Amino acid sequence: MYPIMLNLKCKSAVVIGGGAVAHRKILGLLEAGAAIKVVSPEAVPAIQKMQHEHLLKWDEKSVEPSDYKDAFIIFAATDQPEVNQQIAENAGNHQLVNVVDQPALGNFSVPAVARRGKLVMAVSTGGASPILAKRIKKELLAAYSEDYEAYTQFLFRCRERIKEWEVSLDEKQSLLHELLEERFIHSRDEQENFIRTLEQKVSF
Ligand SMILES: C[C@@]1(CC(=O)O)c2cc3[nH]c(cc4nc(cc5[nH]c(cc(n2)[C@H]1CCC(=O)O)[C@@](C)(CC(=O)O)[C@@H]5CCC(=O)O)C(CC(=O)O)=C4CCC(=O)O)c(CCC(=O)O)c3CC(=O)O
Ligand SMILES: NC(=O)C1=CN([C@@H]2O[C@H](COP(=O)(O)OP(=O)(O)OC[C@H]3O[C@@H](n4cnc5c(N)ncnc54)[C@H](O)[C@@H]3O)[C@@H](O)[C@H]2O)C=CC1
Repeated sequence: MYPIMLNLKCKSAVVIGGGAVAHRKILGLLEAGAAIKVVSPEAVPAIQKMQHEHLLKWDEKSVEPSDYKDAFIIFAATDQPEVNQQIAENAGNHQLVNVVDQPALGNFSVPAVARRGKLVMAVSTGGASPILAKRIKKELLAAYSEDYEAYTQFLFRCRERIKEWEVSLDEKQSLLHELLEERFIHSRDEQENFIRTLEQKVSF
């Protein structure tokens, strides 16, 4: 398995099935900004609510191949193994397909994800134990506090500045390492002071 971070902004995502599992996959897709279509004769209230809020489009019907032929990414999340299998078989080779009950039929699986701003920690157990993945996700959230949201934003801003600064690579490297000092992680004051100093340096 090859882990990557996918940019799904405005990409067509088709979720087939409207149960709890489909709902969980949809939450991740919403966070990624995908254009979501759900195809299912029934859907849990949370999905119906998302449709009312125009967060997704719900086609209230049984699935047919034409529903997903143009999708960038497909989730076969019905409770019917044969239906999920058919979806995997009909999907094109170039399409990303997740099959929730028979993972080997698809070409990717979904990790448990712990997010702290730009820091994204994804945990997969290769199908050995999704519950273990969920537990490790919680441990990561405890180890990397909410402070990392502002901290990663700070790191991003600094790195953008440092990249465009016309100094030697060594100097850039040393600054990038300095940013990892403990004092920056939890203190907005330390972060802001550093940015001020950096801006003065860069503008000269
Ligand atoms: C292969 C994979 C394919 C995929 O879905 O992409 C897959 C497959 C299956 N899951 C099953 C069951 C459960 N899955 C969960 C939970 C999660 N499952 C997720 C991912 C994955 N699940 C992929 C591998 C990830 C990895 O290897 O680590 C998570 C991490 C991500 C997400 O779904 O968003 C999310 C936690 C997210 C979070 O909370 O953070 C729970 C627990 C719960 O619901 O609380 C249970 C019940 C307990 C149990 O059975 O272990 C079954 C049996 C179904 C049945 O019995 O009929 C199958 C089918 C099979 O294994 O063959
Ligand atoms: N990968 C994972 O993380 C997990 C996977 N599972 C598996 O996922 C499957 C789905 O679980 P739930 O969401 O809890 O089931 P559910 O029964 O709540 O939902 C199934 C949905 O599929 C829809 N559906 C049925 N036939 C359809 C068709 N022909 N076309 C379109 N939609 C159709 C139903 O209307 C319903 O909305 C289970 O069978 C289970 O094996 C279960 C837990 C976790």
